[in-house]
Parts: sequence; C-alpha cells; structure tokens
Amino acid sequence: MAVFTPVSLDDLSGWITQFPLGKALSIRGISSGIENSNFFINTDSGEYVLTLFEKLEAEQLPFYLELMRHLAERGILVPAPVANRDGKILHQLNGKPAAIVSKLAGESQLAPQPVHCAELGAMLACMHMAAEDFPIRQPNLRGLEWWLQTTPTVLPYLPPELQQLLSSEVKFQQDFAAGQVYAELPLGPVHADLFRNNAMFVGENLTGIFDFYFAGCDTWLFDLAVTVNDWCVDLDSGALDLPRLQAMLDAYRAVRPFTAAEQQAWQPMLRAAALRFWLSRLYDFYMPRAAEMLTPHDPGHFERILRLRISEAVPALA
Ligand SMILES: Nc1ncnc2c1ncn2[C@@H]1O[C@H](COP(=O)(O)OP(=O)(O)O)[C@@H](O)[C@H]1O
Ligand SMILES: N[C@@H](CCOP(=O)(O)O)C(=O)O
Repeated sequence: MAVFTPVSLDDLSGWITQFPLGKALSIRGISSGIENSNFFINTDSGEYVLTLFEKLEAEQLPFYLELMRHLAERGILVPAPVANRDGKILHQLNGKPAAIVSKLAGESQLAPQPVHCAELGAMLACMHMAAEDFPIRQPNLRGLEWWLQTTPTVLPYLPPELQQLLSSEVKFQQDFAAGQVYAELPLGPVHADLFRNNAMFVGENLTGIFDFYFAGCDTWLFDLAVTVNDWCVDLDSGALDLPRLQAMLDAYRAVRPFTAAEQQAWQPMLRAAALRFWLSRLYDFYMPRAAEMLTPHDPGHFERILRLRISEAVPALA
C-alpha cells in the first residue's frame, strides 16, 4: 500500500502528451505514502513523481503546488512541479487532482547525525526567507483553530489524566497565542510537517525536502519546533539530543538570526509542535478514516515529547 487510485502505463501515455516530457516509459506505485497515491514515472526526459491527491480539496492544492514552484525557482531544494504546455501545474487524472514533480535524488536519513541536522536547519531558514514574498495566503490548517475544534472530539476517548493534560495544554497555547510575544513572531508560509521521512539525502548532502501538503502560513518558529521535535530527539524517550539540536539551531541561525520574541517563545513553541502531532495522532487513532489501511502512528510518542517539553527546560535559542 498505498496506491489508492491505480494508474496504468496506458492511462499515463495519453495524459502525459500535454507535458514537454516525451513519451511515458514506465510507471511504478510508491508504497510508503499515506495521504496520496504516488508513482515514480520514467519518461524520455527522465524520472519524475506523479501524485494523485486523494483527500486534499482542489481549492487548497494551488497553494501547495505554487509554493513548491516559487521555492524551486528561488533555488530551494524542493520538487519542482512540471507545467504542461499551457503553464498549468494542477491537472486531473483518473478522476483525481494530479501533478507531476521532479524526483529528488537519494533517500531519507532516518537516523540523522548532527551533520544532517545542520543541512536541514540551513535549508529551513533559506526556505522561510524565500517564501516571504509568496503571494498566496492559506492558514496552517492544523493550527490553533483545528486544535480547538478537534480537542472536544477526542477528549471522551481519553482517561482523566490525559484529558487534563490535553485540555490544559490547549488552554496554555490559546493564552500564549493571544499574548504580545506571539504577536511579534515572524511568520509566512511554512512546511509544518518536516519529519525525517520528508527529506532526502545523498550521503551527508541534503538533496531536498518534500511533502508540502500540510504547509500553510504560520510562525517560522513553529516550523523549526516541529522539525526539532522529530530530527533532534531520541525516538525512544522523546528527549532532545543536544548535539543534533545545537547543529540544527546553529545552522538555522547562521542564515537567519533569531529575534528576541523567538528566543522567549522557544519552549512554548516546542510544546505547541508536540501538541499538534499528539492531537492529530489521537484523532487518527480514535477516528480512523474508512479507507485507512495503515497502522496509525503512535500518539504516545508525542504525549511523551509534550510532557518533557513542559517539564524540562530546553536549551536557549540565543
Ligand atoms: N519528489 C520526490 N522525489 C523523490 N521521492 C519522492 C518524492 N515525492 C515522494 N517521494 C517518495 O514517495 C514517498 C511517499 O511520499 P509522501 O509525499 O510522503 O506521501 P504521502 O503524502 O502520501 O505520505 C516518500 O517517502 C518518497 O520515498
Ligand atoms: N508526520 C506526521 C504524519 C504525516 O505523514 P506524512 O507521511 O504525510 O509526513 C506524524 O508523524 O504524525
């Protein structure tokens, strides 16, 4: 799994003539995705990734695809959407919205070292700055508003102690987001799901970051906190790994120094980033979609991370 909508070489062959890619030579479903149907395709002009969007609304897609085009044009290492002869990058195939993007070389680094974290930190800062003038605005659809909406849905499934943790953290985040420090945080389009499985490396060199389908406008610090909570932690305990953390923060800061408000907001933001994924994993666990064929991600992992970010001081950003 997971190809939800099959595409044959025949289907592809007629459809691909609108792109300047030559003939389609082969198509192979990618098994590891969970949101969309993805395929590696070979054409006369090289290898690409074809995505059929299974859940995202057609009106949300231009934000993601145009953002990737905008970033790629500015030298950020992201898959570049391929335009057809009319310049369009969003299409329809087998009844689903579809796009072709360039294929990144390499593979995901699932056991990152400080050197990988540094590569990623620098690219993240460059991406934030390159996206600043992106003209389309779409909120982070998994932001505070979604947390407030989703919490009452999952609360009844939780034991009292977890109900208390979830409710009090959402309240903490709501108050924090209403305050002066939060109001001063720089923001713009962010990736918002930059986990280890969403970047590619050849050896120690980052070749690109992908899967922009949770992207939206949010604070840059939230994006960094999401990234740190996955790349710079011990996966068993959720504890921060200081050499990886330092490498990522130093590399980010070298491109874009942190503001005073960001330095003050760092720990609350690491909590927010943990809450975001605890909540989405709780939601997917208790409210699996009908077509869901995968084992849901473990919510307990982000519950542990959240507890640690609340109880333990984190190294300062400065
Ligand atoms: N542009 C790309 N270049 C190379 N590999 C890609 C690219 N896009 C997706 N993949 C591969 O497809 C897999 C699933 O893609 P992903 O975007 O994570 O799917 P989903 O959003 O459905 O979870 C990735 O783990 C990666 O191996
Ligand atoms: N990173 C999220 C799940 C999103 O899945 P992706 O494969 O689309 O990145 C999590 O770990 O909960």
